[in-house]
Amino acid sequence: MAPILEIRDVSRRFGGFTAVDRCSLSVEAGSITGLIGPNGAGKSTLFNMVAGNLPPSSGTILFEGREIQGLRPHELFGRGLLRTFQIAHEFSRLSVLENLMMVPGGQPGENLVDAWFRGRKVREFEAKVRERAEDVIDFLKIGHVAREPAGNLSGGQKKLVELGRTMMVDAKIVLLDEIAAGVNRTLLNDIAANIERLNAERGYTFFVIEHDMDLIGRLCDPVVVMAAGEVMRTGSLAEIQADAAVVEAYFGGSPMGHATTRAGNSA
Ligand SMILES: Nc1ncnc2c1ncn2[C@@H]1O[C@H](COP(=O)(O)OP(=O)(O)OP(=O)(O)O)[C@@H](O)[C@H]1O
Repeated sequence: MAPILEIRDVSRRFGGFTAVDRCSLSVEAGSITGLIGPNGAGKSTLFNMVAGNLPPSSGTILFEGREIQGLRPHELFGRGLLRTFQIAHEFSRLSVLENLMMVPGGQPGENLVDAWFRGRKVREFEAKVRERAEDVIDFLKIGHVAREPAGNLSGGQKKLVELGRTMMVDAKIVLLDEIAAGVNRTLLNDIAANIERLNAERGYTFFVIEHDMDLIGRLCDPVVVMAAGEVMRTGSLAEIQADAAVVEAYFGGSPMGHATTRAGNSA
């Protein structure tokens, strides 16, 4: 497998503090790669740089072999590199279906001239977007909430909709940042099953920050461990759990096998 994403020697400084320190890692196409590490390890900062929310201080980020560091999120979005994003407050009154339909950029209807003079094109485009949103709803099996205002959904259902939004464009790699946080076990199972299906059936690659070791164990191989801004180890979860240095850095020496929920917070 070729790497779809390559992070080479990437650093990010905030004033005199180095949050990410010459990190290098690869995410293989077709993998579900996990990123774990104690609080403050630099995981979110690294994600922010990959997703275009924060420019690196130095280093190179390659997506499908092309440099992307410094590109804006919408430019990456267009290439199929997406990060799930929360449903904006102003969209909470819109239904789940409408929220999905808001995703694709550059809709003809956004432009008034288009809307007035090319009404047919707009209607055709909207019909296609609606069809796709309905497919997404079917795939995720969330038909029972399709007409509910998004603001009425539970935290876990919102995460499913956020995942669904990545399906409105043809995502190649999706960055997931702590999807398990605050989600009940039943819905978490649904979310995990959908991630597995998107990976197996639609070829999505996932890069996942997660504190929930059960979820990491179920989904991720390989797992990258970060500590103090650096990549410390990459391997299967079993290999990582057997690594005394990782256990010490991450868990302060306590056994890792039983770390089921938000282990990083207790580090
Ligand atoms: N904008 C910023 N300005 C200054 N320091 C920052 C900024 N963003 C992050 N940091 C610092 O960088 C370090 C890494 O933070 P980051 O959020 O990337 O860690 P993390 O591994 O994602 O932690 P967590 O698991 O708690 O989310 C922390 O010490 C944090 O305080």
